[in-house]
Amino acid sequence: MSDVLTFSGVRLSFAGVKAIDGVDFTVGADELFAVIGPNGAGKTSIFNVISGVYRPQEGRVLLGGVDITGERPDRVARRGVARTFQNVELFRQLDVVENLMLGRHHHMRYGTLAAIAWVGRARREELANRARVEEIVDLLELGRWRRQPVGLLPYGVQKRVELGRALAMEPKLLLLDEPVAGMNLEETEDMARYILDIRDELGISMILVEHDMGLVMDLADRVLVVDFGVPVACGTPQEVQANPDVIRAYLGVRDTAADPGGAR
Ligand SMILES: Nc1ncnc2c1ncn2[C@@H]1O[C@H](COP(=O)(O)OP(=O)(O)OP(=O)(O)O)[C@@H](O)[C@H]1O
Repeated sequence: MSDVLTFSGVRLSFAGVKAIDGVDFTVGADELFAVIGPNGAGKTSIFNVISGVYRPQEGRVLLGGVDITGERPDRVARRGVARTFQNVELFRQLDVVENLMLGRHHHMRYGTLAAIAWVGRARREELANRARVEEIVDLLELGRWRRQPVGLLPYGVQKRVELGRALAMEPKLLLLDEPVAGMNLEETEDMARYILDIRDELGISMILVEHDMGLVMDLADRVLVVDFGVPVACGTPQEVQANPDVIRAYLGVRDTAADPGGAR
């Protein structure tokens, strides 16, 4: 089966700072691929290159074999790349269902005029979109909050709504940027279960950037370790955990920063 994403020979620098310095990896169908590394290693930059926020100076990004390097973020999203952010980005006054409906935006082919002129078709599309949203509400167990403004919901639930909005886009590839940051243990365990459900039930490929090592090692099929924009290792969780270069990259950060919490 062909790869969903090919990230090949990518280099990205900002005024001499090498954020990504020759990174290659592929993500297969249904694969949960994780990217880890110390602070400033280049993880978010990799997401920004995939989603079109940054254009790399070198290298290629292929989605399902199609070259999307340097395409604008809205076009990349329309091609099937959805993303959640480190900080929750939702419409706080809108309720859960309304926020999820916004994720259906790319699937709505009718505008206001069409809605008036072709009532039948517009209505059918609207019903189909609502049905899809309700499936996501069920999958992520959001039913009890479905009509509440998201700004009033607990943080862990807001993160789940953001995940739901990304899923509503029916992506080919889902980028998860620190999905359990700031969550308590129970919320983290819930999120881990939803991520596995998304892979196993919906068959969506995912890239996970996360500093919770327990979560990464439990969930990921493969892990890429980066440090200073350079790939250090790539393999199964067992392989990377046993790799001396990986241990050194993490311990090195602890030594220089003198801050165990700073090591990711
Ligand atoms: N827009 C930018 N302008 C200048 N430098 C940038 C920019 N974006 C990233 N960088 C630099 O590129 C390097 C990689 O940053 P990036 O945010 O990708 O790391 P990260 O691994 O996601 O870090 P963290 O774990 O702290 O989120 C850092 O040195 C950062 O300062």
